[in-house]
Amino acid sequence: MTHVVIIGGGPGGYEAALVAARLGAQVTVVERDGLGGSTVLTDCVPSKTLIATSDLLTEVESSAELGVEVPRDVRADLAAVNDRVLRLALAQSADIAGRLDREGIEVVRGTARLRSAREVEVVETTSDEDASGPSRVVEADAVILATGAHPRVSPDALPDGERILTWEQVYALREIPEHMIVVGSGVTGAEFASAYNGLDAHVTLVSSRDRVLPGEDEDAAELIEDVFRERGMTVMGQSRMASVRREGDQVVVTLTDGREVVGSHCLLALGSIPNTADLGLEDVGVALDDAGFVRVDRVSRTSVPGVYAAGDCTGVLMLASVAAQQGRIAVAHLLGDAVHPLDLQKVSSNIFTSPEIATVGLSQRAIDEAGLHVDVVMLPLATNARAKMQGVRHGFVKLFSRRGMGVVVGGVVVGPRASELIHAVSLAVSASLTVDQVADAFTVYPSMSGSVAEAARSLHPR
Ligand SMILES: Cc1cc2nc3c(=O)[nH]c(=O)nc-3n(C[C@H](O)[C@H](O)[C@H](O)COP(=O)(O)OP(=O)(O)OC[C@H]3O[C@@H](n4cnc5c(N)ncnc54)[C@H](O)[C@@H]3O)c2cc1C
Ligand SMILES: NC(=O)c1ccc[n+]([C@@H]2O[C@H](COP(=O)([O-])OP(=O)(O)OC[C@H]3O[C@@H](n4cnc5c(N)ncnc54)[C@H](O)[C@@H]3O)[C@@H](O)[C@H]2O)c1
Repeated sequence: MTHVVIIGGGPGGYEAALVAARLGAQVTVVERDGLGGSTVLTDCVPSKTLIATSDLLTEVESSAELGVEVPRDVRADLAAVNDRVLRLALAQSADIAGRLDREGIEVVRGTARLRSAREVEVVETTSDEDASGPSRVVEADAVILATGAHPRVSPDALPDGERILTWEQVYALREIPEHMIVVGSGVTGAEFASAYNGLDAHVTLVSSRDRVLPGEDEDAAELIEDVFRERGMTVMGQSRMASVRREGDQVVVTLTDGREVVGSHCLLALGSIPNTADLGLEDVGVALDDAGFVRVDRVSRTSVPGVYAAGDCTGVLMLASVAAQQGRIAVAHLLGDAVHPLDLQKVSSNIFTSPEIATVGLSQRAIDEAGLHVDVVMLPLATNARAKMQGVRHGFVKLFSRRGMGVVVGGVVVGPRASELIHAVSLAVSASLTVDQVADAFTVYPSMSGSVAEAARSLHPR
């Protein structure tokens, strides 16, 4: 029986483990902190749970438009919110542990490193945090590295866990911050800025670029920046943080041009560093790129035969869904099952700001870079009957289709629950449907998804 040893119990690791067990392998997962990984314990699940409360408050705020009067001082109890966040994260982690257990997967709580391509050294975790536990070597026929990444900090902006925070530390807050300065306007920064704005904190978003969400669809990024400002957020473009320091109960963020921003708290959202140091990778010959990410091909192979890698430690589109897919592909490849190499042209993702920004398939930038001939339509949600009834003012549906054939190659939806609306576009991209096929499918009247069909109809090839 093939013994697969997986280092890391996030979606890259646990999804690989489940597939490997179902395919008949003996599986060991070594996890340092807890099953579910950062995804479940500190990143994706906690942030989306916090955002659920923020979204509710944002909706309540607009209730007057729908004829409902609510008291002015509706506020979240952040202690209760964060307790719920942590409770749900732990429950999700326990669910995953249960699934692995039912499949007969061995889980070892400890820190692993490679001794060779076929030997994994594990230092087991003990209840005494200061003492290292027993160490042993586990023999493997194949190893999957799924160690994830951790928040990037700067020596001039060191988190103190109280007022200068990484995204992993914010759930210790017991009261809504008076003035949260979010440094970094990538997806993480934008989501937390939106969340704390919704929770009624004053938020300053420090963005080193011209606009927020520099990697995303330009129209979507412009819209969200306008909404942020409209909701009272201070968005500082072209502003690079040089340092952050504590002054009593305040934090002072100094920008590279000497300006200072003073707030009550600062959240650092400066990107991630792969967890690839201290894994013994250099000794075994696993190639890393300049930023320390493991180099992999589309079937998750590293430069060393028998050693695979999945998820954030590879730096390939850092999403939980992609990590899981890379893990499944690695297992299929190493166990000789049918393999479909990773196809990033069909990935859908969502930015959980308010409104949400969901995308799938090719972006405008990818289309321009590839020089593809594509027709584009952008339909504001403001013209949608259901959106009007629900008081939705901001949002749009954008579709990209190949000129001539009309095949849908990508799309962007901005609006409430865009993460759900995008699925119709995702199906179209995945199955290479034409705009006519999308337009032919009935949508409920009135519904927001009517705008997806409407956008497809307007792209009918003539
Ligand atoms: C704030 C935030 C919000 C996000 N929200 C979303 C979202 O909504 N949707 C989405 O798709 N993606 C989201 N992401 C991205 C997503 O969290 C990552 O892509 C995902 O966590 C990657 O999974 P992974 O399995 O590679 O790593 P992880 O989930 O980080 O798991 C890796 C695990 O490996 C363990 N480990 C590391 N080294 C060792 C070792 N030597 N020995 C043993 N164990 C080890 C770690 O303890 C960790 O548990 C978000 C990211 C952030 C920062
Ligand atoms: N909803 C989701 O699916 C979700 C949520 C969060 C993160 N993620 C994923 O995680 C990955 C990382 O995203 P991220 O936003 O954490 O990192 P990122 O690297 O995309 O963004 C970090 C930003 O911080 C800026 N920055 C760095 N140093 C700075 C400084 N000194 N001053 C001001 N700005 C500075 C960078 O210019 C960059 O724009 C992405 O691939 C993203 O898709 C996904």
